[in-house]
Amino acid sequence: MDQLTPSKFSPYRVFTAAEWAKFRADAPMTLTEDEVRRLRSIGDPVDLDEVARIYLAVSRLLYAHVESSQLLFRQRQSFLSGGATVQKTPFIIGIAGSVAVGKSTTARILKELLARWPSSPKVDLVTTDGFLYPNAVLEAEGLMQRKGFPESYDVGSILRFLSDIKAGRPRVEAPVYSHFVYDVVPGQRITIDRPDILIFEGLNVLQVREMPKDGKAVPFVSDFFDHSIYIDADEAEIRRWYVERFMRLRETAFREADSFFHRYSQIPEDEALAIAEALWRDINGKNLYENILPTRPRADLILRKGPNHLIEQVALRKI
Ligand SMILES: Nc1ncnc2c1ncn2[C@@H]1O[C@H](COP(=O)(O)OP(=O)(O)O)[C@@H](O)[C@H]1O
Ligand SMILES: CC(C)(COP(=O)(O)O)[C@@H](O)C(=O)NCCC(=O)O
Repeated sequence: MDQLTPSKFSPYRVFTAAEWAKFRADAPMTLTEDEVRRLRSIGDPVDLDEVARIYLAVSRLLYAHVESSQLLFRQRQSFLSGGATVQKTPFIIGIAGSVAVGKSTTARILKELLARWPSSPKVDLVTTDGFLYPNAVLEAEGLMQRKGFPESYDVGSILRFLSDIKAGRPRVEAPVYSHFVYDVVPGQRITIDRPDILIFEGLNVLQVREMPKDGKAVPFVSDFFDHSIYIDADEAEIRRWYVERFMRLRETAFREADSFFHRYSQIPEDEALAIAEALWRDINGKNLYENILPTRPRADLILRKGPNHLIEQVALRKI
């Protein structure tokens, strides 16, 4: 996984974290250290300094994009004046990246920062794991070792969900996944009711498929995005974060008898370590190389982390 190398002919401008930090300009800090601690996932050291260095500038950039899309919306409304009223639609931000790279933490921090803009927009967050097929279906199809791969998701449901959101429909429902039971939770739904901004986060959000041969028009998930972010790091680091998280979960969540991975808290440490490494090698690392990393060049913004989980480089697509 290459470093992001600045080049005259690259579609991106690449910044060091210190250069990027300056784009915060006068954006005020609206989070407290305690809030950041509550927003971060297990093992992620992100703190207020990192929010100040990286995320305030990202939030400011997104603000500019949301404002210009609202302006375009008003211009289109006046262009169409006399016609039907145009429904205002949510601004959708896609967040992609490997398992264990820290997408959830980034998504939760951005959600809070965006919601604290002076206009107090309504910001919602949905993760794609809810759209995985339930384990019963994956088992029947022989896909339990393919969780997170493109064929393990109900992409039709994702497209219907995003299409309803973009159409401005009220009370759109999305299914919910539990890492604890390692399955979609039957009957549980999250309701998304006309937000100003929706953050849609998951491994697969920038993936494309083969064009259908029958001429039917089927969009890609990312066709619904107004902006997209890819969280990047060296595979060796992400593997380490995955394995460390697994070993830490053994001491916490896996201890609970109802946890899907409970058995891994009952075996010797070296056996558990070998299982975590195999899960990475056979599922998540493979998926990263085959299906996730190839989508990186489709992102508008790439946040690249260094070994300590902190962002070292930022690449912004040239307009
Ligand atoms: N087996 C697990 N048990 C409990 N929580 C988990 C487990 N695996 C992942 N998580 C949590 O689920 C969230 C999503 O994890 P993941 O899909 O690896 O993406 P990322 O690390 O990029 O956010 C994280 O907050 C992580 O801490
Ligand atoms: C649930 C996931 C596929 C991530 O889904 P996402 O929210 O990115 O759509 C992943 O966390 C996972 O469980 N992978 C399967 C292999 C493993 O147990 O790590």
